[in-house]
Amino acid sequence: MKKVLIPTKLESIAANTLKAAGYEIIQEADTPLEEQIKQHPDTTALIVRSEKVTPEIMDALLNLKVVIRAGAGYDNIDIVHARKKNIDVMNTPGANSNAVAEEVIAMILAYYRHIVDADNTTRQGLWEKKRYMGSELTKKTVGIVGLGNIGRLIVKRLQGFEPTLLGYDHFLARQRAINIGVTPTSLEEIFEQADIITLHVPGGPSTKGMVGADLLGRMKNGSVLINCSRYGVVDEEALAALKAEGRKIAYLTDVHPKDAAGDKPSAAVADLLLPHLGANTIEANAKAARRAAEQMIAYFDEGNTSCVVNGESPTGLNPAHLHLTMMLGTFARIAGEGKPIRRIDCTFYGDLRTYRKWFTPKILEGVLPHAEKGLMPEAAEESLREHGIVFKAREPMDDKPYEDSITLDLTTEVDGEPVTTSVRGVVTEGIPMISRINTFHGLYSDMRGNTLVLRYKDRPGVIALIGSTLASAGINIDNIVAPIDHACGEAMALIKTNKPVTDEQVAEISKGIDALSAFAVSL
Ligand SMILES: NC(=O)C1=CN([C@@H]2O[C@H](COP(=O)(O)OP(=O)(O)OC[C@H]3O[C@@H](n4cnc5c(N)ncnc54)[C@H](O)[C@@H]3O)[C@@H](O)[C@H]2O)C=CC1
Ligand SMILES: O=C(O)C(=O)COP(=O)(O)O
Repeated sequence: MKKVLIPTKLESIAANTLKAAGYEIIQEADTPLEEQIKQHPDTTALIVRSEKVTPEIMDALLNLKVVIRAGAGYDNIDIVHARKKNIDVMNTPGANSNAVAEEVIAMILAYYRHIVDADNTTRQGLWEKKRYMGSELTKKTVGIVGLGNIGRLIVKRLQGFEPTLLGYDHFLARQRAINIGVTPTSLEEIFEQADIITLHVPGGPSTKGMVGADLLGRMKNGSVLINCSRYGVVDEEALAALKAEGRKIAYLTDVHPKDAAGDKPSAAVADLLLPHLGANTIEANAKAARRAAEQMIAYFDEGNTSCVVNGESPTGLNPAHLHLTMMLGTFARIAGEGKPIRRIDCTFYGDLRTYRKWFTPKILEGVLPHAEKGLMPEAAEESLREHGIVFKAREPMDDKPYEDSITLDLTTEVDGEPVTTSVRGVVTEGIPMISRINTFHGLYSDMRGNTLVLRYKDRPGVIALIGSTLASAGINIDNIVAPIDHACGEAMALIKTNKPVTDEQVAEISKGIDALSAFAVSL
């Protein structure tokens, strides 16, 4: 019998559903998880809310197969360690979104109408009507940062207030944002224009300090910032400094470094401070509990992993496209001659746009071969940032007939000037192909194996020269494509060879044909 530990306050439907399905359930909300695992080292599965699931806990539970976060954010679970131990981690997406969306509206109205203070002073026998002049939410400009389950519901729930809605989500295509009902807007513009800004991005390294001095400094006097996402997304020290200068920014927050009684670091800077109440409704608790139980049964009975958040890639994404991305990154890095990389812009066309975040670890692997491998998307993004690389997943243009293809533009710095190498690739019959390098289209060359790449002024006899130099080095040519860019009169040859071409051989061939650029890649 599989033993499930539920060390949290979760509606009994989870325990009851699992018991009825033949699971052994231990539910105990008042004892720390660290203590409970000592009594139940044979635990197969955990269902948690915000309780921390550390590497030590996972290491102690030798039978642990799955951890389900009954909720949205899973930054309390070390998902990388879980993957190393082959433990799947799931959340219950959307189960508590409505509770948070309603909390946000409650916070805005409570702040605008001074509900908390007015209740307190009226109880004390005071009559502070003049002091509590309020504001109205109706027709305000609201900026929503993070348009996932919660952000989208906020759009719906706000409708009756006739707002102007601005939205930002760096993984969402422009058209999708418009369909959701917001005007896609840059973060900077949101912070400059909105009366109310509400944050709904995940926590963790990729969003730490995301709302810092620069964005905060752009906020209008009298505007409101709401943080129901995670502690750390807002740089509260920067906010405190602005407030100390007399800037009128209201800060309403629900999130803290630790979910426990005691001093709160945000107390001095916050105008409304709640004890992580976002998901705390009877309805959300029941929904998350039921989902957690159903997902666990589907996981063990049917192998359903659709809600796993620490898998190598989501179901539906062809691993060949991940491999292609790594190859494009490698190719562009070598074409960029190993110069310091400053930025990478990618476009994922066709169905690939849905999975765009999952390509980030592969881009990292291609452009920085010595960086840590096997990172989750958010951590890979953070790693690129730490290496001083600006990474952007661009908006695909729907009118381009590129089907499921990937464009990667890698910008290096050469003598202080930006130089961009642009490559595009596709997967055909399972084979990763490079289809374009800069202005040379129609390449369709298999990226696997050894490729010699040469750019030169187009003229007769060049391929023969290359062939004879390779032959004298004992290297056989397996395949050649050599399209011409008629606009500049240059040709680019991609020559597949049976052996890697050494740097010396590349230099010799380059000199022999007076190449404009030359490099060799082995993948
Ligand atoms: N206060 C509370 O009680 C609760 C807080 N939360 C927090 O809210 C977060 C969001 O929850 P959901 O909407 O359910 O998650 P979700 O995963 O559906 O949506 C998150 C959205 O943020 C976007 N995003 C990620 N990084 C971004 C970045 N750097 N810039 C812009 N957009 C970015 C994603 O593309 C995604 O669309 C959770 O991760 C959790 O931390 C969630 C539930 C309750
Ligand atoms: O679902 C989330 O991300 C939350 O923050 C809710 O946390 P909780 O389940 O109330 O501890």
